[in-house]
Amino acid sequence: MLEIEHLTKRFGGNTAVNSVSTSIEKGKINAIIGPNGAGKTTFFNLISGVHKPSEGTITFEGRDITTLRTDEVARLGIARTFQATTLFDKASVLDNLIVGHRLRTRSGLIDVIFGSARLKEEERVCREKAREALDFVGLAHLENRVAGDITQEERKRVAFALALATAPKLLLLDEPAGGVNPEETLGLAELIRKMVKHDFTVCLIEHKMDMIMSLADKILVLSYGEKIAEGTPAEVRANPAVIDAYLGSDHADV
Ligand SMILES: Nc1ncnc2c1ncn2[C@@H]1O[C@H](COP(=O)(O)OP(=O)(O)OP(=O)(O)O)[C@@H](O)[C@H]1O
Repeated sequence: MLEIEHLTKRFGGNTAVNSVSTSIEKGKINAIIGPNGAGKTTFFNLISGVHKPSEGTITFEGRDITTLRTDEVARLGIARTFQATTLFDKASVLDNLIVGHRLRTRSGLIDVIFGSARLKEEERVCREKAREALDFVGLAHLENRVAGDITQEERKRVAFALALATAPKLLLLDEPAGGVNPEETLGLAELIRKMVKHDFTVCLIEHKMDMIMSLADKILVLSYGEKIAEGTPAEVRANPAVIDAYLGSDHADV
């Protein structure tokens, strides 16, 4: 579904992603792990158009998307969530979804503001999609709740709904279970499985090893920007390079 060839990103003298080649497989739960600073978020930023690669290519369903902007990538069907879920805390959950949808699929804020005033029909469709997405993530009952009043786990679900409302084919989830308790983590893992059952392809970054090992079909391991291993959870767990990378960092629990 997504083919990555020799992807490299340099920030000055620092190579955050170094000649990584991999693929994200359709209909699967793909995961990216690696110690802090390994280049995971940069990798997502490259795919979603936030950063332009220094070298390499990204091909989505046969189309070269290497230099596309974020809104262009979103319109082609790649959605993402962020480590921190930024919401308009004084607006309702539903309004957050409606505005979020516009921000993800339009090129600028002006377009968002004037677009929403002009195109009523589009707004209606957008509202409907937002409601469907909220229902999918199990938060239909919170539609009118002020976003500032919901829990961290509910914010994570809203982040999923924001991504789903753009009707993506591929979802990039950056630490979907960051900052939530173990029981809530199980609930979020269940929701990720549900996404895949409904034909979404998922790629997630996560530090919670138990979750990744039980959830992922395929894992890519990055360390200092380089791919050091790739395979099933069992293959990755048994790989000496992975064990070394984790023992040399704060995360010795792979
Ligand atoms: N916009 C940027 N400008 C300069 N350097 C950056 C930028 N973004 C990331 N980096 C650097 O690139 C490297 C990889 O960072 P990145 O955030 O991608 O790692 P990560 O694996 O997501 O880490 P974490 O698990 O801590 O979130 C780090 O050395 C970081 O300082």
